[in-house]
Amino acid sequence: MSAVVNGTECLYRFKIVMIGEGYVGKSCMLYRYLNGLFPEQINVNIGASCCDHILEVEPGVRVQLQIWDRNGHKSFWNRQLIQIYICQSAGCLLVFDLGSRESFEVLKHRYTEMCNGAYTHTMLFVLVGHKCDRNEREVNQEEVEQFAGELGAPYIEASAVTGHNVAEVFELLTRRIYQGYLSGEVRLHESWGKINDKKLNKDESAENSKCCVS
Ligand SMILES: Nc1nc2c(ncn2[C@@H]2O[C@H](COP(=O)(O)OP(=O)(O)OP(=O)(O)O)[C@@H](O)[C@H]2O)c(=O)[nH]1
Repeated sequence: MSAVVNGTECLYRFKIVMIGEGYVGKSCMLYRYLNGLFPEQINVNIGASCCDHILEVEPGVRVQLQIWDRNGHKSFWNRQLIQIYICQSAGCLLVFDLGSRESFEVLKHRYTEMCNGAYTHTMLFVLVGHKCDRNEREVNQEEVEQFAGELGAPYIEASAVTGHNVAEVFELLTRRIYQGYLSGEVRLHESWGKINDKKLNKDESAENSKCCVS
C-alpha cells in the first residue's frame, strides 16, 4: 500500500528528530535542506516544529520524511519531553557546533539521557559537526570519532551557511533507516513506518515540503 503526499506516491513515512543544544544551527540546517538557501531570518523555535519532505531512496521508492526540530535550549529539555519527542522516531540527527565545546558535551549528555530509558526501540543516528564554514574549532576530530564509534553512527561535517553536506546529512540518515528496514535492523511501526492508504491532503501545498509548529 502507499499514500499520496502532495501529489507524490510514498511507500514509507519515517519520523526523524534533530537533537542538539540551542544555537547549534538545527533550524537553519533544516531550512537550508528544504529551501536550498540560508535563512535571512529564522523564527525562534518555541517548543518543536515539524516539516514534511519527500525523498526517493531508490528508483521508484519514495519516503515521506517527517522531520522534527526541537528548540535545544535547556529550558525546553527534560526527560518527559525527550520521550514524547523521540517516540516512534526511526532516526535522529545529533547536532553540535564545531566551534562550541559545550554543545558537544551537552549533546553527549543528552544522548546518555536518551539511552537511559527514554528510547526503547531501535533508532539510527548520524552525528553532525555543524558550522564547519568557521575556522574556530573547540572539538577535536579524535573525540568526535570516538563518540561516533560509541553511537555506531557515521560522522559528517556540514554548514547551513555554505550548504556543504546539508542534503547529505538528511539523505544519509534516511538511507540508513531504509537499509536498516530492509536488513531487519529497524522495525517500522505499523502506524508510521510503512504507509497505509490514508490519504493526506494533496492541496495543502504545491511543493513537496510543508512545516508546522507545536
Ligand atoms: N557560521 C555559521 N552559523 C550558523 C550556521 N547555521 C546557523 N548558524 C547561526 O547559528 C545561530 C543559531 O541558528 P539556529 O538555526 O536558530 O539554531 P538552533 O540549533 O535551531 O537553535 P534552537 O532553536 O535554540 O535550538 C544563528 O545565528 C544562525 O545564523 C552555519 O552553518 N554556520
